[in-house]
Amino acid sequence: MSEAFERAMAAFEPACLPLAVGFSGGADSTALLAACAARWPGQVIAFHVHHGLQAAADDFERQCAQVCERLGVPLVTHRVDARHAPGDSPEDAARRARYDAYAAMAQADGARPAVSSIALGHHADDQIETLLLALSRGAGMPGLAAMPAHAVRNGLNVHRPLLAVPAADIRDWLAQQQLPWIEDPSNADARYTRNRIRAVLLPALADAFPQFRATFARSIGHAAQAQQLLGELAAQDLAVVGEPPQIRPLQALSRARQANVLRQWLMQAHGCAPSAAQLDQLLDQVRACTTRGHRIRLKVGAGFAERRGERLHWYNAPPSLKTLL
Ligand SMILES: Nc1ncnc2c1ncn2[C@@H]1O[C@H](COP(=O)(O)OP(=O)(O)OP(=O)(O)O)[C@@H](O)[C@H]1O
Repeated sequence: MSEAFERAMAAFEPACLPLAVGFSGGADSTALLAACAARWPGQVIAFHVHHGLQAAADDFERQCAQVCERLGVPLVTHRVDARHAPGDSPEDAARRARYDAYAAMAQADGARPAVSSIALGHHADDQIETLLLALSRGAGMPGLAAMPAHAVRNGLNVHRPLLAVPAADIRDWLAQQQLPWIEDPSNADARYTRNRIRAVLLPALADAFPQFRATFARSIGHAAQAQQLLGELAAQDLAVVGEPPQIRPLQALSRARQANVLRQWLMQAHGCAPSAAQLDQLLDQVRACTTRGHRIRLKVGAGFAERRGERLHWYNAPPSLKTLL
C-alpha cells in the first residue's frame, strides 16, 4: 500500500540542498523527514514550530527531539504566539505564524548556513480538504487551485512532495519504519470545519465516488492551470491600465477582465482580497464613471477604493482620516 509514497519520494527534487522539513511530530511529517533523511544523509534539518496554543505543545516538541535524535537529524525549534485576532480564523493565524517561523529558522545562525528549501507533509487528503473548504466558502479560482506542489513564500522554496499520496499510504510506510508519531488531539475537534470534512465528508465521498481522490485532483490541476492563465492575463492588462489603474483603459476591458485585473492589483499592491460583492460594486462604479465629477469611494477589503483624477487608488484608511491624524 505504500508504493505511492515511495514513488512520490523518488520523484521529489528539491530546489536545493540542504533541505529543511517542516516537522510537527505528526505521522505525515515524520514519514517525510525519515524519507528525506535517508535520501540526503547529513543534508536534512528539521524545523519545528512550537505554537504555544495547546498544553500538548511541549509534548510535540519532546517527540520531535526524540525522533530527530533517532534519525540523526538536527532540530531547530521556533516558538510563536499564534493567537488569532477577533474575526480571524485560528487556522489561518497559526498558518501565517508558521510560515514566518520557517523564514526565521531558515536564516544562517553561525552554526549552520542559510536554508532556502523546505518540504511540508501535506498529502492527497489534505489537498481535497483544502478544495472542499474553498468550495464551502464560495472561493474563486485561487482557492479551487488548492495547494501548489512548489511555491516561493517569504523567500523560501516551499515543496509539497506528498500531494498525490493518500494519508493511509503514508501511515502504512511509517508503520514499516517503526517510527513513533504523535496524534494531534485538535484533529478530532469537530469545531474545525477541516476536521468535520475529514470525519464526515471524505468517507461519504469515498462511498459515492470511489475515484474521487484522482478526479478531484484532476479538477485541482485544471483550476491551477486556469489560475496561472488568469494571473498572466492580469499582468498584461495591468501593464496597459497602469498602477494605480487608470479608469479609461479599464473601461475598455470586458467586465470579467476588469474584475481579474483589479483583483490582481489589489492583492499584489495592497495585500487586499475584496469580497465578490465589493468587487461588483466597484465595477458598477467604474462603468458609471463617465463624467469628470463622478466620485468613487467604496469600502474594499479593509480599506477604501477611491477615484483620484483619472485613476483608482486604494487606501487602508479613509484619506480624510489620514490627514487628520
Ligand atoms: N508545528 C509545526 N512545525 C513545523 N511544521 C509543521 C507544524 N505543523 C505542521 N507542519 C507542517 O505542515 C504540514 C501540514 O500540516 P498539518 O497541520 O496538516 O499537519 P499535522 O497534522 O499537524 O502533522 P502531520 O502532517 O505531520 O501529520 C505538516 O506535514 C508539516 O510539514
